[in-house]
Amino acid sequence: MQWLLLLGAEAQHDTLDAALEALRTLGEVEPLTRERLTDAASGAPKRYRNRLVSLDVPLDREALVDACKAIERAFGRGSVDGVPLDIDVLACCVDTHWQVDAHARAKGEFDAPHVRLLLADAGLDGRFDAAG
Ligand SMILES: Nc1ncnc2c1ncn2[C@@H]1O[C@H](COP(=O)(O)OP(=O)(O)OP(=O)(O)O)[C@@H](O)[C@H]1O
Ligand SMILES: Nc1nc2c(c(=O)[nH]1)N=C(CO)CN2
Repeated sequence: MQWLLLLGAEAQHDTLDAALEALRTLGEVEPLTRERLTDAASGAPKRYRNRLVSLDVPLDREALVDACKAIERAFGRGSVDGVPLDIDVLACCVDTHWQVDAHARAKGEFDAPHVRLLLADAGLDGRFDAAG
């Protein structure tokens, strides 16, 4: 199963390269964008590092989300200040089509400026099925 993941970290945490290596322990990782510095979606005066990757892994959604949460914790999420690493599942690939993840849609991830910027970077704008 192929998944589209958004990696994020508050800008003071330079973790995304190491996070990519951690994801490689789960399956085949392909970076879809370089790392971008983006303004906080909330409008707060802070910046994030963001990057899109695809991950090919024999895990269902629940197991993948659990594995991502475990990696976030290993990078200090919940035990250090701020957001050292956030991994969000944006979509999965079904029959060569990207299908938006229901949780990501409900959170409005696809409307966030940093996500739109990265999707454009990856050439994925408008490449999603409405279902999901
Ligand atoms: N597609 C998904 N991506 C991430 N978490 C998901 C997803 N679907 C379900 N979940 C579950 O929902 C919970 C809350 O997800 P959410 O993305 O809001 O948390 P978060 O990563 O702490 O927030 P944020 O991404 O805003 O920092 C997660 O801990 C996870 O168990
Ligand atoms: N630009 C940007 N803003 C955010 C991000 C993010 O990854 N990038 N993640 C958030 C929740 O973790 C909240 N706001």
